[in-house]
Amino acid sequence: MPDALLIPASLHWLAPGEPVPPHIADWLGEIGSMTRRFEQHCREVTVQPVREGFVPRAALRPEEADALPDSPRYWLREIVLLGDGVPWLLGRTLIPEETLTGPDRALVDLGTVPLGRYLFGGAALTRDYIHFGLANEGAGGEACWVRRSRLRLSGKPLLLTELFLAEAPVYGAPQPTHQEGR
Ligand SMILES: C=C(O[C@@H]1C=C(C(=O)O)C=C[C@H]1O)C(=O)O
Repeated sequence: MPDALLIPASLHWLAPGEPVPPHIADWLGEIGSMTRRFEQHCREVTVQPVREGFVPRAALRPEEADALPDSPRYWLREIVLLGDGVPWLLGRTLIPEETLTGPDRALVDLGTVPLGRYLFGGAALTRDYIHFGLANEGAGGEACWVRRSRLRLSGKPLLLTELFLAEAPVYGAPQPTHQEGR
């Protein structure tokens, strides 16, 4: 599994009040579907699963285990999301087995369907928090912004980490915050 397609374990999570550029905060603070937002910046968003399968609690990173209840096993989904074939985002989702009940069992069969299509397709989704972070700081390459959300489907938790790759529109020129000439 090429590590370049996996979100690194060593991430710097920002403390409350640490400065975030406004344009970045606008993107990372998105409470709607990131898939839908990306679709406004390309013709087609596609998802390539990199790894999917059940893992034990021991496979969770410490801060992931802190964010999720004990469970016999968790569904792990790691993906690359592309805009018009350009990698824009790495996604890592962990779903406790107890969340996979009723229709939500469909979460293990998503394959190339973007997770957001499922999550934002119903009315049962809530978001506990969004944390902002940085990956690969000072490693010679540009740092990438990361966000981690704990989401709930009918109150049942799942954890989603999204790393925004260098080509993502997140880093594009700031969008005008007002209509010029009005
Ligand atoms: C959660 C969403 O789905 C996107 C797609 C993902 C996937 O298919 O695993 C993961 C992260 C998201 O960027 C969303 O659209 O907000």
